[in-house]
Amino acid sequence: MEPPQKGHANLFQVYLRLRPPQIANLGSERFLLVEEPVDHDTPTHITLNPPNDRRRAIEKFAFTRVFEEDATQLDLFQGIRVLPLVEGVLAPHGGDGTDGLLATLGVTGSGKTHTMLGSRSQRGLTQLALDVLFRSIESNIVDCETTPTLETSIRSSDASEAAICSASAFIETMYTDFSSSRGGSRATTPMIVGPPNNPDQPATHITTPLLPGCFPSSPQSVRLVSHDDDLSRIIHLSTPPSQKEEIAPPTLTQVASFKLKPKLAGSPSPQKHYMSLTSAARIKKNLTKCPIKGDHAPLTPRKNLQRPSAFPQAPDISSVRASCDPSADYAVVISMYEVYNDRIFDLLTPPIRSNGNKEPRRRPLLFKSTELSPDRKVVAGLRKVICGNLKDALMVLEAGLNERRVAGTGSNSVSSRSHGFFCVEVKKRRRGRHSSRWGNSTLSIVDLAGSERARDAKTQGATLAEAGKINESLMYLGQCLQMQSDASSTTKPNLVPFRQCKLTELLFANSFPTGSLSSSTNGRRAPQKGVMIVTADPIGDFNATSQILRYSALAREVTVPRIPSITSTILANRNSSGQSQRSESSVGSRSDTSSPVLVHHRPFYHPSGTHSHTFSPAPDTERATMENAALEIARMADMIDQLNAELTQETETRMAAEAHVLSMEDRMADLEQEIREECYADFEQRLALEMGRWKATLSLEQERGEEHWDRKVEVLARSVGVTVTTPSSDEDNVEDEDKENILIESLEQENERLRREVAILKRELSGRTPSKRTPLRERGDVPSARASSSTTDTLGDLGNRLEQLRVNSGEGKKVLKVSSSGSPTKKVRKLQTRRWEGTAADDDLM
Ligand SMILES: Nc1ncnc2c1ncn2[C@@H]1O[C@H](COP(=O)(O)OP(=O)(O)OP(=O)(O)O)[C@@H](O)[C@H]1O
Repeated sequence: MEPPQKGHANLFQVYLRLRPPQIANLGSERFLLVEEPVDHDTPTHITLNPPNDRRRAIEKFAFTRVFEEDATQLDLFQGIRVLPLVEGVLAPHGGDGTDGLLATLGVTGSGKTHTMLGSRSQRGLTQLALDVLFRSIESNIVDCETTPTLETSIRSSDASEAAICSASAFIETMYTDFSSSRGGSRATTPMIVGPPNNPDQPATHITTPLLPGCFPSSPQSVRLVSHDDDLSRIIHLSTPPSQKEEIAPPTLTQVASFKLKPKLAGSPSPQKHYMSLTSAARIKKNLTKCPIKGDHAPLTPRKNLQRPSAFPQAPDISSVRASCDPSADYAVVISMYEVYNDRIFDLLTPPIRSNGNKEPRRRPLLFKSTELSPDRKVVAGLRKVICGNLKDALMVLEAGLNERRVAGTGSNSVSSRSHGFFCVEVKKRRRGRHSSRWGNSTLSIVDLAGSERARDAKTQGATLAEAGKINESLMYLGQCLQMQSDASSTTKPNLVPFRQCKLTELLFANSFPTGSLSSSTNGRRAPQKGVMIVTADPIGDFNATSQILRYSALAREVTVPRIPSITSTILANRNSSGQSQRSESSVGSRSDTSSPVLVHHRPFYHPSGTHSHTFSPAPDTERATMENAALEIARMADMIDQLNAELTQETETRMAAEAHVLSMEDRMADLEQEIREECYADFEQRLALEMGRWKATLSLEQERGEEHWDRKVEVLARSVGVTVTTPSSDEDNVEDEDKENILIESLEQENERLRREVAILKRELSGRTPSKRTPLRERGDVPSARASSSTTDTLGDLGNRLEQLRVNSGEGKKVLKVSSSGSPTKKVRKLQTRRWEGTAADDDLM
């Protein structure tokens, strides 16, 4: 197998890092061996020997470089050439930079997060890359403090519809200050280790173990961040855990027992994992205690975090600097997001509470083309923070990690449940040209979630569904990586099936040159430089490790060992005529001594699914028969291997699909709940609006009605000649009443007289024959029809008046009084009714 070519056509340089043995696996057989470099001074090949099964193929893999267990973070930083990646984004020779992508891939617990983010005592590649970046541009960097217009100018040139803010504003909202006085918005210098500013905050000093069971001779400061409401604090540790209880003040007992107890099962090292310090880790840990199907870890609302007083400083790279463009101004903008269940979530935007829902939620973001970036997809709507120095960038990183989803599983006590993206955008423009647009190139650092087997990880419910999604996305990533072994495919994005899921889209979208003119650069963008670090445990899970290595390695070779017993069986069948004894002995001896059969190189999965081996016609000689038989066996063994691998993959795909269904069901339930809440809120709002409108209309109508009745009463009162007056005094009242009584009496007498006359006339009329009957209107003693009608009117009026006066004399006053303020409807109606009754009676008389 040829050693991998450095440079050139592959989309990713692929490095392999082996992790030191975990205590739990110390007795296990080592299946991964690093081959001695022949021409190269650094190892590039490894061999996988299947444990406990001598019949399985031995596989050999080639990588750009292999880092053995003793490799330090600094070795990694130098060996995988982070410096050229940083220089790529800085574009020291002018023009636009080249995007860089640094990602880790591996089985759960193999050391991905450790490599990228480090531990409490050692910085990871992320911190080292940031350190070298900021140091390299320190004389050319502009930040919001020195250039107030920076925020606006960056916002106007940003193509991703991002919410851009300064680091000071972001840190101010995310962190509480140590000092209760909250003197300023700036954090204390993180690289300086010291006691907390606030003397009220207790601190203890305990040494950080560097390796299991080892403690450095000189005290080394590390930080522990607890987000318990009452215990939020940062502790400086400077004694071994064995002594910590004697030194820790009683108030810290809770903190110490939570943070410092070395955990052997599932947590191989007493070193606390970087991610274990986050609140999300704690939530997930709680979740794994009672994982029920469909359970979701509630996201905590963003609380103010405690400002860390110190960050690890080792390894020291203060002498390392990348070249930058001296004629350019630089600005650094940081964003962080995670891909969880195939959806993108911002890690720098606090979760929001939806209407009526107590659980805070994040809104998934879109990976799409925008107006300012029509030919390139970007994650739209992220929060981006402009950082002027390393300290600010580390604080932003810390805040984002606090939101990252992690959980304790059977394979890793602090397992990443999402693919984390940390993006450092380096903006560049010509020095002093404040009006020119910012050029943009990005260094993305990706900590992928690890593949895991549900059986080993002992996951259930939501954590199992997450694992299914993780495995599914890693399977797609594997397919894409396999395609890169074919050098011709690298410039043809269509041949790399990277659009199958969000993860591969995000990782590969910039791997190919853009086809059209870029709106921001007026030129073709160079494809990104990709570096993939594959992490593996040489005594961990063989099947999971070999699967990852198969699709990530740059080259592969399979050697199938000879198996005498099977060969002899075939030969025995073939030479059934008594030659079997001779054949068997010769085969046995040859098989044992001959070299293994080389089966094939990459790609492992042949597109057609088969491997063609041409055999020459079987010669008569035993030797030729044996060779053919051995080849046949090798082919069949290879096929079995391949089928086994396919079966494993299919099984995992099925599990992933099942998990996907579960997570979709959960999502549907969530969506339904959200929609219900929205509908409910909407309905409530509309109801309130309608009620308001209805009440307004009702009161208007009431007012109108009252006015209307008031007017009617007024007209009525005027028509009967009653003046609505308010009696001025009791004397006046008495006087008025006397007058009214006299008037009533005279009117009653008049009325009586008229009735009598009418009765007489009626009698006269009824005594006459109809023919002799003279019409009343012709009679001299009877008033004319007109007079009659006027009499009727007069009678009606009189009755009416009488009634009105009666009313006036008694409760009438009250009615009229009421009429000025309220509605005397009933009374007035009564008056009218009486009047009509009276008229009707009169009509009857007629
Ligand atoms: N090279 C190493 N040196 C020392 N400790 C290591 C190394 N690699 C990993 N570890 C330790 O092993 C444990 C698991 O590592 P880590 O969390 O980085 O795994 P991971 O691959 O990120 O897992 P997951 O995919 O589940 O998130 C941690 O406690 C870490 O400190």
